[in-house]
Amino acid sequence: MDEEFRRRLAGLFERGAAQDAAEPDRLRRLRNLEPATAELLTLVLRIAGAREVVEIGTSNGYSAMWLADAARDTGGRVTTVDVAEWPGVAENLAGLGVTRVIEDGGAYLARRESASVDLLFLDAERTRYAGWWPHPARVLRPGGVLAIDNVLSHPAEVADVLALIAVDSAFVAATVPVGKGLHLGWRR
Ligand SMILES: C[S@@+](CC[C@H](N)C(=O)[O-])C[C@H]1O[C@@H](n2cnc3c(N)ncnc32)[C@H](O)[C@@H]1O
Repeated sequence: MDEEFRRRLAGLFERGAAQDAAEPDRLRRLRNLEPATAELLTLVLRIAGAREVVEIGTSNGYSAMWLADAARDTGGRVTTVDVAEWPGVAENLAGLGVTRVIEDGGAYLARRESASVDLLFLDAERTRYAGWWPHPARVLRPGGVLAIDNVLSHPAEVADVLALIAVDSAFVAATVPVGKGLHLGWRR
């Protein structure tokens, strides 16, 4: 990552955190990914050689910027899905080759072709993920990666989806205690 892009990300994260601290309504907060989690997630993307990358939960595009930068190293492309168009997202993602989709994440995954995704990052409404099953598993190609954030900060909200992953013999998975807790699953 070049230094100018790193500085841009740092500034965006700082402004987002300040904005969120002043916003009482959780659903109106940007809730950007912790930088340490973004570092790990994008390293996993690179190690996996992920080319087809899908994110559910765009917000203002902060984490998609990280993903897009990493996907340049793998010759990949990023699609990010959100139910809403957030202020600043178009500007933040301009020129990065990211495809934005305004749709419910579950509906998007349900219509996505099987085994067509190399890395799927879930960072939306956590209580919804289990209801999206089996599509998060179905859309991943063998060798693909499922990543879910906030599993240590909100364990009750992700308990159902983590239980589904735990009993699914198609996955080898573990939680990494970085940021708010990143659950990583490798799809057989
Ligand atoms: C935690 S924020 C995403 C933060 C973003 N990944 C980042 O790090 O910059 C959660 C986002 O999920 C979106 N969202 C909520 N429910 C959703 C759903 N059913 N499908 C897709 N996106 C959803 C919200 O609009 C919000 O932008």
